[in-house]
Amino acid sequence: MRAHRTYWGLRSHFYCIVILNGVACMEFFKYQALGNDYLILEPRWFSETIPPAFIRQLCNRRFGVGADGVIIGPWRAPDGAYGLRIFNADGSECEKSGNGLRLFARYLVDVGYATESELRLSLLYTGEIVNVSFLRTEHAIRVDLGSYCFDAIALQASTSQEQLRNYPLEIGGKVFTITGVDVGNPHCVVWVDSLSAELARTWGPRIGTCTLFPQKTNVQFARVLDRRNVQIEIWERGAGYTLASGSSACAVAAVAYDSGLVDAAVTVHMPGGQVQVDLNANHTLALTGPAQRVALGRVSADFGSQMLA
Ligand SMILES: N[C@@H](CCC[C@H](N)C(=O)O)C(=O)O
Repeated sequence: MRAHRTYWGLRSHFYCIVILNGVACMEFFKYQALGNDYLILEPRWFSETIPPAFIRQLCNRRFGVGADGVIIGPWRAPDGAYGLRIFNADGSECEKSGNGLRLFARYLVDVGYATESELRLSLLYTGEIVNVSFLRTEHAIRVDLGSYCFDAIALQASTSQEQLRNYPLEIGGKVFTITGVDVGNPHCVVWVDSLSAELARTWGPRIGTCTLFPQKTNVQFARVLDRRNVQIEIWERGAGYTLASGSSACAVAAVAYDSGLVDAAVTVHMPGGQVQVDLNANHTLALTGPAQRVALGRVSADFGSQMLA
């Protein structure tokens, strides 16, 4: 259906909207995991290009709906997998989101696309497939997030070193000891003695956008509580300070495990709550945590035309 496209400021990017009570609009769902919130929209609302300006406007907490990111899906993918694309609040597309994958799996079941307790999700940006299981007893969702590595090439870091382990990074007159780790998306873990949101808000963006990481990176400030618990504060690439991040939790658990600081089952404490990360000897990991539906809403045509203002 190609209806009413002229209502939209960026109309060439949308080809399917509905009219409700005379107002052109597009439906979205809002989901959250530990305060990390995503809007989920159907692919049928879009033509091939999903404009970053539209994502930015949607995610804006004052001028839009408000979210840390947007998930578009499900797309048909081979072998019965459900395809999805994940965008940060700044409009950039990202490889992976640990929380986003659990939220999307919950959405697929909530709206009736899927009935199975185990699903295969296809991350269309990279082509990676991940398995998701619903743990009915714990009301939690487990995502087998795949492998992790410490290769500087995977992080697209501008260094001749093979890895960035305990690397001294000098920024703004301070030296941070960082470890870069790729869990499907890039992360930079900084061990600190004491944590605060202020620390992440101040230094996260400086580290995450420094010249060592020309493609930018997610940044975690972390401390080990004991062999089964770590605590983190997060600055997400493309979203800024967030209350939780699944891939960030996995990144910190991977670095801590690799350094011999924790056991193979780790609880990661974040400002929004905690997740469980299980690590395997073959450098793979799984993330378990909650996912909650928040709202079903409609973005109006007025919002669309404001995008050009
Ligand atoms: N909130 C996410 C991470 C989203 C992607 C990240 N900002 C990136 O650009 O890689 C999570 O739960 O993992």
